[in-house]
Parts: sequence; structure tokens; C-alpha cells
Amino acid sequence: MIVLKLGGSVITEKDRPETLDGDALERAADAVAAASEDGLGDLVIVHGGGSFGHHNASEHGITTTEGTHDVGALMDVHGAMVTLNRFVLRRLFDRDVDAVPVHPFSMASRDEDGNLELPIDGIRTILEEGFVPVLHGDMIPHAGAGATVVSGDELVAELARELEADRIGLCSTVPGVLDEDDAVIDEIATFDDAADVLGESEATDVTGGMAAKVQALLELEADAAIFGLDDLAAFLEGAESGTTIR
Ligand SMILES: Nc1ncnc2c1ncn2[C@@H]1O[C@H](COP(=O)(O)OP(=O)(O)OP(=O)(O)O)[C@@H](O)[C@H]1O
Ligand SMILES: C=C(C)CCOP(=O)(O)O
Repeated sequence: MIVLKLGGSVITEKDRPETLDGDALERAADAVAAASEDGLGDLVIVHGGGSFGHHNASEHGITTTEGTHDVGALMDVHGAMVTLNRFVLRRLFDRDVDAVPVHPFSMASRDEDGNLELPIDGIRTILEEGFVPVLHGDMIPHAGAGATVVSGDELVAELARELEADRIGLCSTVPGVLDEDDAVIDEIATFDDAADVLGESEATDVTGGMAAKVQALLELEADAAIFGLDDLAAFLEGAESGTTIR
């Protein structure tokens, strides 16, 4: 069982609102299709927002904790993510990957403390029937706050826990977590290992950039990797890639 996130920073041009990075998305889809042909096993894909979602959320002042009851604002963010989801699905579908959409807004929620609840049975059935579920960062109903953003990284962590993933990969625009000299840090075992270099995204991002990613992955039992697009094929083939979070 592999849970893979295609970072919004990879598949979109994150600093230009609602602009796809078509070449990068095609390369990512090629890697997934090639690995699937070679008998990858169960795969769940989650994609982030990049220039879809983050800009809209930021304009409306919505984050993972600041919610909205304005359905127009909610649908603005959700609609952008659904649009991006269609682009991702189309590229996978064109390469004979049996990818199907799973929209978190319609199934997940947060309780009053902000804890994410993600019913997993439907996703399990999708996998058992041989499809590849493709989730995405989204808006979700949030008790007492209307609706808030859920990041792809939170979804990855929850899916990995619930599905007892063997491997977790976050493909981002950087080749891994970088140190102060921009060299890839091979391994991170505690937040303090990298706290000094972990920052937010350089582009508009309402979900916390690299620091939030590492924090979420450290809480998991299974090892996770953060790597760039050049390493996606190798990751799917089972190689260690980028930064391993233990
Ligand atoms: N130490 C670090 N090493 C690498 N990247 C870092 C570091 N600190 C901050 N960053 C920033 O984190 C970004 C990656 O996080 P980001 O959340 O943008 O990625 P993503 O998950 O691919 O995109 P999205 O959140 O849109 O899905 C990098 O582009 C960089 O700007
Ligand atoms: C709706 C939004 C902003 C999606 C956020 O997902 P992420 O890019 O994985 O942080």
C-alpha cells in the first residue's frame, strides 16, 4: 500500500493563480502509469493545491483553523480544487491508470477541536475493486467554524494511518528537505533535527509549507519520503529518495 502526494507546487505554477504546470503533471502521470504497469499494488494518490485553492483561500481569509460560513467563498476554493482534480484525473486516465475522484468535502469533516475525521470504508472499497482513488486538499465542514481547509498533507497522514500504508511519498518542488546550504537532508527523526531550516512555502500557501509537512509525517509509524519529481519513478519502484522522515 502506497500513499503518494503530488504536491501542488509540482503540478501547478504555484505563484500564478490557477495555472497548471502541464509538463510536470504529465511527467508525474507518466511515472505513475509506468509503475502501475509494472504491478505497483495498491496506490492512493492525493494532490495538493498549488496555485489552485491556496490563492482563493487566502483571498477569503480561510485556513485550516479560520473557517467560513460563506458558501460562495467555500465553493470558490472547493471549485478550484475540483478543477485541478479533473486535470490530474484526465492525465492519469489518458495513460490507462484507473483513477477515480474522491472529494474530501463530501465525506470528511473536523470536530470542534479541529480533528480530521475521514471515513475510510469507501476508499477501501475503491481499492479492493482495483481503482486508484485520487483525493485532494479541499474545504471540509468544521463543527462550529463552518468550513475550513484540509491540506493534502493531513489527508496523506490520515490515509496512511487508516490504511496502514507501507510507503508514504510526498513529491514536491524541492528534491527533499534542504539544509542551510540547500543540500538535501537524508533523514529527519525529530522536529528539532530540522527546526531551524523548516519554513513556510515561498508561494501563497494557507497550510504551512514544509514545516507542517514534516510535523505531520513525524507522527506516522511508517517511514515517509519527501522528494522531487526527478525521484518519483525511483520512489514508486521502491528506492529511498530525497529526505526520509522516520
Ligand atoms: N528546509 C526546507 N527545505 C525545502 N523546502 C522548504 C524548506 N523550508 C521551506 N520550504 C518551502 O516549502 C515548499 C514546499 O512546500 P509546499 O507546501 O509549497 O509544497 P507542496 O506540498 O508541493 O505544495 P502544496 O502545498 O501546494 O500542495 C518549498 O517550495 C519551499 O518554498
Ligand atoms: C484548498 C486548499 C488550499 C488545498 C490545500 O492542500 P495542500 O496544497 O496540500 O496544502
